[in-house]
Amino acid sequence: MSVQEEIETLRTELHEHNYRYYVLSNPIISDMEFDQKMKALEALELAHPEYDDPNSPTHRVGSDLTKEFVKVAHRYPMLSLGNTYSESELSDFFDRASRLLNESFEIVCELKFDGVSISLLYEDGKLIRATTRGDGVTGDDVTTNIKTIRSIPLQLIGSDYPENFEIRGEVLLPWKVFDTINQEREMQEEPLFANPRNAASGTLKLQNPKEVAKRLLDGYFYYMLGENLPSDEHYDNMQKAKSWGFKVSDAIRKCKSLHEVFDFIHYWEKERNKLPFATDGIVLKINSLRQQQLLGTTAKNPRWAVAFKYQAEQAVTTLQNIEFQVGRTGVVTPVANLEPVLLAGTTVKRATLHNADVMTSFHLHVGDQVLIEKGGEIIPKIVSVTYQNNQSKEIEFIQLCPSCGTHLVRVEGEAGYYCPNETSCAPQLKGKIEHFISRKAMNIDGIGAETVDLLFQKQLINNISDLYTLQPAQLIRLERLGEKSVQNIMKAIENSKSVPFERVLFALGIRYVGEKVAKALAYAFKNIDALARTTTIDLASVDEIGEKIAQSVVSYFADINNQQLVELLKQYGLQFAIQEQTTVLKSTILDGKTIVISGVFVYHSRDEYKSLIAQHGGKEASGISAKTTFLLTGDQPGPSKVTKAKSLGIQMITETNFLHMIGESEGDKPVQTQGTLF
Ligand SMILES: NC(=O)c1ccc[n+]([C@@H]2O[C@H](COP(=O)([O-])OP(=O)(O)OC[C@H]3O[C@@H](n4cnc5c(N)ncnc54)[C@H](O)[C@@H]3O)[C@@H](O)[C@H]2O)c1
Ligand SMILES: [Zn+2]
Repeated sequence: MSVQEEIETLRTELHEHNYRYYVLSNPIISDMEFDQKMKALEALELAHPEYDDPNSPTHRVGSDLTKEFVKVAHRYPMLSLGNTYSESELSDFFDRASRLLNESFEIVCELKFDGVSISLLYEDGKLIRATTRGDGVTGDDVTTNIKTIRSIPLQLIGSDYPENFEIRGEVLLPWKVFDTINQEREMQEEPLFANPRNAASGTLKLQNPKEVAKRLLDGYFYYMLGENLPSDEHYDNMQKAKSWGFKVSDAIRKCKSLHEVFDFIHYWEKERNKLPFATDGIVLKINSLRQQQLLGTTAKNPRWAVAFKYQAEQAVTTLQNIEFQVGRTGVVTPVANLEPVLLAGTTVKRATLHNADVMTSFHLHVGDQVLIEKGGEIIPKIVSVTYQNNQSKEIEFIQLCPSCGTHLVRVEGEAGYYCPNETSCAPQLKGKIEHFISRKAMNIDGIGAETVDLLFQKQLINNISDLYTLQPAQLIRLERLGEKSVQNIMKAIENSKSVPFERVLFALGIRYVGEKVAKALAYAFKNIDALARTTTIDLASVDEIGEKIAQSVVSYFADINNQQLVELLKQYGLQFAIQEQTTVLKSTILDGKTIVISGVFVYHSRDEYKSLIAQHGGKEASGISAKTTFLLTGDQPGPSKVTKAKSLGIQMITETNFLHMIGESEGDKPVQTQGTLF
């Protein structure tokens, strides 16, 4: 390949990766690989200025512009940051600054938050616009979405803020929320987000602000711009911003020497693993704004700042064996069991191998030494084999289902193998039951994965329809279940008979029919008989339904076992047709009461609380007034609502107390902590 071809190839690749990363929020290579390619291109362009091109990815900020939003020009260009993984390059940065400034200077060290950059404009203390970085010159106007983020002030506190200024920061998705979203996506067989940054950027570009609000984004701020800023020092401006109500991290330090800078870097290399959100390095900024001006910028980066990025943490350990897990739709996933090793603050015992192709590409043997990495992703993965144990035979991907022995099959064009024995393969049956009873499906609370396992072992349930023949007397005999929980289970099963058709359809667990698809199908076909009779052609004419889904629906209903299952469920009284919006009254406990909801909830979603209020005879209202009976508060309730409630002497009730009041249970706690997957 000639040098020119090499340059062109790298440019094309980098453009493509930028697009996948910023627009699709779905990168296929690691950041480190991306940065290496970028450095390689920079080196080639430097050595061969004759092939320079102003459109090269080395000269431009990667663009996140999409066609769905209004475009807004930035007042000041929004640049990227030069980055390095090496401490000696930081010394170079320091030396260059001393040479160019030729006077003393301070460096402010901050965390490099791994989210999406955002620019906010404030006028007279009010948020007037929020814009993404876009291509650095223009960005997407995402004001409505940003306004759903509770920690971003819509009105500033105090009075010493400039009339007009811009503040920049990072929109983040906390690890906890990231885990929950991915667990939900996994259940619905939607592609998982690789890391919180991709999830945050995907969220910010959603068209429905209500959906954005549900994702519980957060925001940290790290730079102020404008004509009349309070101070010439970046550090002081950030402290001011904090006093006006912005979230500014306490992990910020003024340094006079490189020594202090390295201290900060080394300290946070370990400590950052304890933070509730992702970070990928440290940012160094010259403190004085006057000195920043003197140093200026390139087309892509300021010369007064640089990012030091931490290497993804890696470790070497021994492969003990490979386990093959069967999911509820029969898909088989190879998982590596490893000798436990400490990595990025947690003990790692397992790593995913995704599918047969990925697994066989490593040619693994029991006793191999493998290099594992935990980068932006929380699920560790195998990077390479560092020592091959040839004493042992290469581990092959299985041909028979590890649970039921059926021959596995592979769908044309897909990487995964699956067990076709839907009707009697235990992990599939159990998985289907767990899916059926889950919160977003039939919401049969009181039964968790362990109880399903127990019921299954005792042969009380073998498939989902058996749930409806369970008798309290059978349950009470099981160890671990008290009278109260048996009652709750029976009540939840009974209540599930009024769950609307679209959720029943989702609950059936038809391959590729997630929550959204189920809704689209329910509204298009109105009832299960019409859906069961339909053809792939009719199905494909429905919005959001592609050929793959259509095929899957048709083959589901062609199966006699599924036909019988649906018939049975119909007899038990489940909803198999769209209903006009009517509420089934469960009690009149809340009769005559007007309730306002505020905050973030743990046990049920806001929408579920709204329907619970209606089901118990109450009325939900959006604003507090003298008519309000009480305020149902979750975590971080809106401050204005709280103040108003207090001033009117209106009682505030927590979600647990509320659930007790109406006699509903708390169900499975949906929010789980980091690291529960592996
Ligand atoms: N894997 C891929 O395919 C792929 C593709 C494109 C880009 N990338 C990654 O993204 C990087 C480029 O992205 P980028 O231009 O957003 O740069 P960046 O993320 O490396 O650094 C710049 C950004 O850092 C953020 N930031 C966080 N904390 C900050 C702080 N305290 N002060 C100032 N800024 C702070 C800002 O949003 C700023 O825009 C690449 O280096 C690469 O690692 C990866
Ligand atoms: Zn099987």
